[in-house]
Amino acid sequence: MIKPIVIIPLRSAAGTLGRLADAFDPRQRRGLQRAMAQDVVAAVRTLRPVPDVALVAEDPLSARRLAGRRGLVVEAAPGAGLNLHLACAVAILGAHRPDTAALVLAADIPMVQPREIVRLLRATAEHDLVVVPDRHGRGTNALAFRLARPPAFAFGPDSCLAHIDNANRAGLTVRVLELGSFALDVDGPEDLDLLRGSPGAPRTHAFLTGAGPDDEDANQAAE
Ligand SMILES: Nc1nc2c(ncn2[C@@H]2O[C@H](COP(=O)(O)OP(=O)(O)OP(=O)(O)O)[C@@H](O)[C@H]2O)c(=O)[nH]1
Ligand SMILES: O=C(O)[C@H](O)COP(=O)(O)O
Repeated sequence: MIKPIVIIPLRSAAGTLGRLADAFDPRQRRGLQRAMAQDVVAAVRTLRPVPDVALVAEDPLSARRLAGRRGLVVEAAPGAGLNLHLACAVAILGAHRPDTAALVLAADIPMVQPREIVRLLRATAEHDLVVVPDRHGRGTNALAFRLARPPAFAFGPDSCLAHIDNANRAGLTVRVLELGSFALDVDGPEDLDLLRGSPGAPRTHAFLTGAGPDDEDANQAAE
């Protein structure tokens, strides 16, 4: 099997987690973003063979520390938007390995479990596009496809339906795959309450209880 690649977009620390601005100051929001992304990267790196990891980041310096020695960082022009960032990154990453299976995972799904990442990967063998919805069934928390046949990215309101519609229009076969550990993306305070009461996400829990590192130099945990 060709080694898959996991693509994780990361908004700038200044722009991210805006819906938590009442609860967390900018430094805390940055720490939370990093802790969640570390949990996602760590889950990916328990797979065998270990997939390649590419962070598509508005802040490449910070992402480089998160990616560690083995990770790729694709620099994303600040403000261009998630869909354009992903389309450009996929074009770059796919140029030399079109047959590679690619997973796009949101960085704010820290409960993600390795065995469900494997399920998602397996589904790429049978469908051109696999869409993993959020717990409301409206947003998209992960996508899986081959680099040679990427979907039209449609993150934003009702993106689950938009990804399905775009795939149908492009003649791609598409499957919606509900995966419990992917369902909770952290947008607002109610998501954090759910996360606090749930297992998994060790680095995020440590951060939320004040036991985790919240500065950039202390986070090679996912290496
Ligand atoms: N590279 C990149 N990543 C993004 C961008 N917007 C969001 N992301 C990432 O996409 C994932 C989902 O983001 P959202 O749920 O929209 O959250 P957010 O943008 O961090 O924060 P708010 O929408 O303000 O709550 C997270 O991994 C973000 O870091 C963007 O413009 N560029
Ligand atoms: O579907 C999307 O665009 C992403 O999951 C982000 O959506 P949200 O931030 O509204 O959950």
